[in-house]
Amino acid sequence: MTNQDVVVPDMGIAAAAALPPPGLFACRGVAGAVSSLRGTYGSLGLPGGAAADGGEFRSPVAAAANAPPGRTSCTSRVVEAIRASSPARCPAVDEYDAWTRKHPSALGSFDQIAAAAKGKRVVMFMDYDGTLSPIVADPDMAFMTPEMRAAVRNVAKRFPTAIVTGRCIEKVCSFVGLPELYYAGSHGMDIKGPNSKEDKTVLLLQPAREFLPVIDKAYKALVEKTKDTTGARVENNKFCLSVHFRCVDEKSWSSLAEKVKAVLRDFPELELTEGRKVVEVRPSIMWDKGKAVEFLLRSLGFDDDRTNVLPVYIGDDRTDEDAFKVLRERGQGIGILVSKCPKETDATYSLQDPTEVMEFLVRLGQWNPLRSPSPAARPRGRKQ
Ligand SMILES: O=P(O)(O)OC[C@H]1O[C@H](O[C@H]2O[C@H](CO)[C@@H](O)[C@H](O)[C@H]2O)[C@H](O)[C@@H](O)[C@@H]1O
Repeated sequence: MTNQDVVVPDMGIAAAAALPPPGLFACRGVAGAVSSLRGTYGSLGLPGGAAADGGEFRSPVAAAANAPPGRTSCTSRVVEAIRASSPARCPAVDEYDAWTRKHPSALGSFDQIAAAAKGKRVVMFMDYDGTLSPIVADPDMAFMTPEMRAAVRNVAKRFPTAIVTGRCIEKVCSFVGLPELYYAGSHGMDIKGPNSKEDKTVLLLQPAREFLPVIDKAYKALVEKTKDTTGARVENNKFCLSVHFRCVDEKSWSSLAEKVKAVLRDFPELELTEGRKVVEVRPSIMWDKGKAVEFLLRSLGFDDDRTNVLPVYIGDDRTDEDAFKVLRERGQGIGILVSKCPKETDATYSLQDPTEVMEFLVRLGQWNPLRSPSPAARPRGRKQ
């Protein structure tokens, strides 16, 4: 995603993080660090001190009052949301077929997508877990296959490519192993760009930096509180925390959710969202994967003429809906939900699993805009 207009300072993440907060995002309690962007902070369009569309601190009360569906207040809703994000059984085939009429296969619709991309700058955004890697019981073992890596690498050779994930940046970088990509870790709260030898360009945005000490305290408190719940696990994703339910007996989900909420009562500046058998604890700032996508598009210079740019976002989870929604609201780009089960989504298209994601990426990597239509896609029914 190198764009010469964009960034600049020869500044690594560690160096930038060590800088005093520039006050850019010092709006009602939040400070953040931004480096890059044509050498100034101005191109973000942020009026002095107030983040136009990111980093705004929401007081706990305001956060609760305005809580969108993913931001939860009641224990049973937490449990329901986790269950809905990772259903144990999928409904009947005809229900799935009806859903795919609303959200057709991105593979079956490849020619349509290719036609929409013709003459445009495609910018790729991909989630990691459940999209590039299969969902597994142990979060430390969620590796992507070498074939998937090759497919992502090929796509990134042709199109600016970013990974947008709930994972901390260090972890996802080690899993993906492609330094040429952009990474937005911690649900977009930690954004960096490629760091090559020739071009030490690093783009950095950490709108929740002031929360690090609180996150650290909350991590310790959650580990302590959940230590007696068999199978529970707390993952430190730097700017947010994941409490994993996957290996916990479903009968104990409510009590685990209650423990998490009890800890959170001591941290009013943090809030909960849910994902696939996971509860995410994150700073109460108005920042999410959708904001990260907007930030990248804007700061990399792909926002000037929206008619010439086609962002494509592939993701599988509730937190990816923020990005799908942004694309839908902009009336620009294509959202692709990875799911074997019908789900309420703002994505336009669907793919069933990471294997289909790989197939799609392979085709995209081979796509020749001068030769269309592309080779016929195989017919699709739900995999059993
Ligand atoms: O935004 P993502 O890249 O999708 O990250 C979201 C969370 O993904 C991971 O958890 C999920 O995948 C695990 C490994 O397959 C699985 O065990 C877990 O049940 C899933 O929720 C990751 O471990 C979390 O930290 C991320 O926040």
